[in-house]
Amino acid sequence: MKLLFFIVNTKAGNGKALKLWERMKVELEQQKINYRSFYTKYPTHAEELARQIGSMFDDKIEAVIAVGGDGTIHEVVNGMVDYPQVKVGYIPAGSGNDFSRGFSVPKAPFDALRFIVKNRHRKGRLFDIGKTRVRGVTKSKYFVSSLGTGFDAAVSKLTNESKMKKYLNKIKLGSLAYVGAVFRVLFTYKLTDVTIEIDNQTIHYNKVWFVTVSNQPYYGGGMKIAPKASPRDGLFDVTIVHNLSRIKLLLVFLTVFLGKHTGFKEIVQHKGAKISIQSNTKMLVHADGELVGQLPVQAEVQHQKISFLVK
Ligand SMILES: Nc1ncnc2c1ncn2[C@@H]1O[C@H](COP(=O)(O)OP(=O)(O)OP(=O)(O)O)[C@@H](O)[C@H]1O
Repeated sequence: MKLLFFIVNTKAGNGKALKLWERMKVELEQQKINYRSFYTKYPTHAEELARQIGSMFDDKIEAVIAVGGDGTIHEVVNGMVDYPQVKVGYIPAGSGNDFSRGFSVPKAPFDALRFIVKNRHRKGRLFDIGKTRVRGVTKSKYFVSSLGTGFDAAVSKLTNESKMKKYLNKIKLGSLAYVGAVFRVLFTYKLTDVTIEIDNQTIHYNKVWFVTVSNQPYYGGGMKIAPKASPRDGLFDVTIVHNLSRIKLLLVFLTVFLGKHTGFKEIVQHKGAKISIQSNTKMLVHADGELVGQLPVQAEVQHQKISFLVK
């Protein structure tokens, strides 16, 4: 008998994931579904739990399901890369949930649960992920949606360090911490020169705001940063935003949710399977919104590496 294994991020969506999961358990028990659940106790725990489940229960696993946001599916995929025969699923219960936008997961959490239950015996679909190495970190990391450096990574850092965040989360205004950080970084961020190698072609860009390497179109909570990206084509879409004023960046910010920002001449897009980014200036790097280190960074497509239980 095979089981569904759920890894629940107790902190995702400001605690929303845990509340949802309590109701989901009732539904699973009413339907007599065989499952086990595990709760995260600290950051990176979802990755450890996934790896332990993969190694201990290998032949008993129907699928491993991440319950949380983009950080949770990021960690679960990092834990499951050595078990490519195991299907991975996702229940969107975080604050952003870009994974569900780009990988055809039902948007409503209970619809996602019902989809998983109904299709649990089905074969998964193979998707690309990215493998990355950053300066000073010996172990490779994997990302499912995007990797980025510059302005957006600086915003992630400031949001996470914000003393106000905990308080704002408590009164359900956590996203204000993010907006506050965007504005603080917008007026203080120093533009940098960046050199990017895309499949052995080297390109130099001046006054760069940020570079994003996308495996799927969405990032940052619904921004359609790389409208043509596909997680099945064996290629990344690289977006470079450079040489534009702070005011024009705000304008870009308003258009990016519809994917209409690509008309601006300051936004350049390339496709490639092997990317490296470097700069003379210290620049932070995020993978799926989680800070992973600093430049230089390399990213390589791992074609059809993970089997997702998605539509
Ligand atoms: N028990 C825990 N205590 C503290 N942090 C945790 C715990 N469990 C997981 N985390 C961390 O929570 C972070 C946020 O998780 P996640 O990104 O899934 O949720 P979110 O921020 O609400 O959603 P999204 O990224 O989609 O906006 C991750 O960096 C993860 O490492």
